[in-house]
Amino acid sequence: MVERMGISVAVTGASGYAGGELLRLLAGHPDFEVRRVTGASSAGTPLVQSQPHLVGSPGASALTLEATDPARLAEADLVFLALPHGQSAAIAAELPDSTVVVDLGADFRLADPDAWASYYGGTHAGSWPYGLPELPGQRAALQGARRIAAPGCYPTSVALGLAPLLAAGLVEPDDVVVVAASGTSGAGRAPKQNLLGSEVMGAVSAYSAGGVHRHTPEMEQSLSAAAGTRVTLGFTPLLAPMARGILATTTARLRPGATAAQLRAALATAYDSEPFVHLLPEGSWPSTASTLGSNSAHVQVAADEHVGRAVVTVALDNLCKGAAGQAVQCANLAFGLPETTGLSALGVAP
Ligand SMILES: NC(=O)C1=CN([C@@H]2O[C@H](COP(=O)(O)OP(=O)(O)OC[C@H]3O[C@@H](n4cnc5c(N)ncnc54)[C@H](OP(=O)(O)O)[C@@H]3O)[C@@H](O)[C@H]2O)C=CC1
Ligand SMILES: CC(=O)N[C@@H](CCC(=O)OP(=O)(O)O)C(=O)O
Repeated sequence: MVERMGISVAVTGASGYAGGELLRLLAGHPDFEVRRVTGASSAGTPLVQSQPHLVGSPGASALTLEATDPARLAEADLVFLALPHGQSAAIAAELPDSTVVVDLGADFRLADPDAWASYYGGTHAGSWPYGLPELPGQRAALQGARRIAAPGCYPTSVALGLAPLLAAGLVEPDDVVVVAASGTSGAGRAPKQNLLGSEVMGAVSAYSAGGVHRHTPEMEQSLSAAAGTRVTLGFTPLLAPMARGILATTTARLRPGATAAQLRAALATAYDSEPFVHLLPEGSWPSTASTLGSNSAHVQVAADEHVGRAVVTVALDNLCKGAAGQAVQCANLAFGLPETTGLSALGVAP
């Protein structure tokens, strides 16, 4: 019989979208036991009132949302922070060094205080190991880590597509353009006028265009590390009429002599032994539908010889590989568990 570790877990932001997906994944995890769930306005209510998709889990059905009190969170071996930006740092500061803390928010993603000040404002809390194990050298930084900053959903999709091409020196680091569409759950659960059904249904809309989206410096940070030189990019996000999913298309100017076969080989080398990142067969292009509910990212690449650009497209589920799934993957690494524990690489279709 396999001995299970019985690691006690607290989930903050448990009434939100990322928290709800975390709890769905944790309900099937053999080593992580959710003992505490917290919210803000929802404190005092049954968890399944906010997360009715979890009613089939006896563990989840027994839980009541509590106020987010660091002293009580400190009783857990593992704490997931799924809070709005800027709320994690003060709570993390009160948790013991021995507790594994995985922050799904942005508070600890950026190393550069100036980038933080420009895009988020307020005090820069610092930076933690960046929770994207598939980036070059990053898995080792996460094994045994006690503090992990889980990446944003758009930056995950862009880094997975372009990092291997930059690392292989196949594209120029100063001519990168990203256009990525997200489902509405990416904006969280709090009501907003631009997220009303009547605004979203039947429309794809651009927003935060012109270099102002807060994920721009996060993308540049991870891509610069992969390239070994400064990468700059333009990013246009789109809101798409679907609940979940991201489809990111990144184009970059090809270095002289770079070929389609080399682009494909760079991605194949990076991902052939990865459980969650899949280079699709030639001629098959990613679709958000195929990644729904899975911790997988699907990747395809082409060389557009007409304009001399690499074109790489990535699909993933923003709540899973883009948030909660990635957070669980990183927590597995932190505890020395098999990285895939509790996670599925298979989507739901159609
Ligand atoms: N949605 C996504 O696709 C992704 C989200 N993330 C990150 O995950 C985090 C959560 O996002 P998401 O789930 O979408 O957001 P939601 O708006 O859906 O949920 C926010 C959660 O935080 C709680 N909360 C709000 N304010 C406070 C506070 N001051 N103290 C304690 N709890 C508070 C809310 O509680 P209550 O409902 O009780 O008020 C709710 O549980 C964010 O940092 C986001 O950037 C990361 C990647 C992708
Ligand atoms: C559709 C939509 O609004 N998406 C969000 C980002 C998604 C996300 O969760 O990123 P963080 O983890 O950095 O918050 C946005 O553009 O602000």
